[in-house]
Amino acid sequence: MDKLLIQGGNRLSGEITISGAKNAALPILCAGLLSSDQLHLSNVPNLHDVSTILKLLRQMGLKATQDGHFVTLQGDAITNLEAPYEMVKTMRASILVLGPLLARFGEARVSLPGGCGIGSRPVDQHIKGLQAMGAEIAIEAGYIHAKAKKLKGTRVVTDMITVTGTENLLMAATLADGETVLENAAREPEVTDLANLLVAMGAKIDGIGTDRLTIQGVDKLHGAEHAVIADRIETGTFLCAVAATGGDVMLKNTRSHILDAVLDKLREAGVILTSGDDWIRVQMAARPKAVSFRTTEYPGFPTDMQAQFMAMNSIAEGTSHVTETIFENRFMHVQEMNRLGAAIDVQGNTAIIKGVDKLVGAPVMATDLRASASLVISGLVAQGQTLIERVYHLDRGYDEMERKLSAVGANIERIK
Ligand SMILES: CC(=O)N[C@H]1[C@@H](OP(=O)(O)OP(=O)(O)OC[C@H]2O[C@@H](n3ccc(=O)[nH]c3=O)[C@H](O)[C@@H]2O)O[C@H](CO)[C@@H](O)[C@@H]1O
Ligand SMILES: C=C(OP(=O)(O)O)C(=O)O
Repeated sequence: MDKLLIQGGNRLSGEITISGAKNAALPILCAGLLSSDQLHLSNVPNLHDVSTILKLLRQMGLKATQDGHFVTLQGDAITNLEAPYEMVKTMRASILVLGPLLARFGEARVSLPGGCGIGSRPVDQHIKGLQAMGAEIAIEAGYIHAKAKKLKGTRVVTDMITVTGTENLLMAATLADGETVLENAAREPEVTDLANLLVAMGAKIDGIGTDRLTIQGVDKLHGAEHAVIADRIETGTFLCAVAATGGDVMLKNTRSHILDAVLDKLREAGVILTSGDDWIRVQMAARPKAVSFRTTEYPGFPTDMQAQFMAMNSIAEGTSHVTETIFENRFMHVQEMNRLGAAIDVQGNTAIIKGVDKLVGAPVMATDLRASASLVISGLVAQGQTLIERVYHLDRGYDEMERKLSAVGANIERIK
């Protein structure tokens, strides 16, 4: 298993190009199941999760070719309507095949994803919405068996805001009979990116970017071209790295307006940010000031940035309070950061972080994707060597992170 070895203490300076968003690419690739025509996708990030979803889609009969960050899909020979446990267990986003398969082929058999490190993460709202659209759903032997001759448009109000739930129901509704209204829809930019692709494929969607999506079903969707949006979480991760280490870095191929809550908190921490249409420059000369926040749905502060901010807060001036409201177990990085000398105490769903003068490198274990990113940031700041184990978590969602960090002066290497 690969490890990352970091010699901390370097300031970061130079340029980093941000990749396409994992959480936009995954549903967009699944949308390839909705049409027999070709989809031409660009800015698709090179990630393990992308390889996993492509493997799953190919197994279903979707033709997929990948050339760097370009992917072409064609769904004119889909024969297998099953997503097996072996694949779903490594990547929960596999649940995103459920809506498209059911809507286009009237049937799907998808393994229940089960819990994961950060929480129990049920998919009851995906199921509730599809049932409301007329699907017959049975759960047997760990699989969701779904059938519907033709899904019917209806009004769906989800109990809570769910990102992949909204995406699954949105894709299903594009081919349903009549009008579907999704209330309490997620407004994350990745949902908007998927909706824009679906419109390019001929879907009729109103309210894109709002919490009320209205979809008029059409008989079929056609081919389209689409560039995946920039990864706001990758962007935020590098911004936090510079905030913690100090330096001056230009992030290219990204946008500031999908990161408002994160940028506001960084400014509060003392970071200097400037931005243009497709770049953000981050400058940091002083020790960061501690910043408190609660994670919430978009446009609030994203749970996927909580761990990285905690790394910055661990060496900041002052004490901060970080409350996690989305997932019940997303503080697994705390124990590892404390091994590096951080002073973090967890009380319920709030972490209290007393900023310390320095961290000291040690062997640590990555437990999930963003926890891994927070340990990389901690390692970049710590004195001496930090060895991070289980970096396969990081590879799920970051495109060449160590190459990008090395290019701006970090001392980081992968040990095979
Ligand atoms: C591939 C992808 O896009 N992943 C993102 C997506 O995950 P994902 O779509 O899985 O997260 P959700 O928005 O669905 O989850 C939000 C909350 O709702 C709960 N819930 C959700 C669905 C459901 O049927 N029942 C239920 O109880 C979850 O357990 C969680 O507590 O949004 C999360 C929240 O922004 C991000 O952290 C993930 O990076
Ligand atoms: C939690 C995340 O992803 P996933 O939903 O794919 O587990 C994430 O991107 O931080």
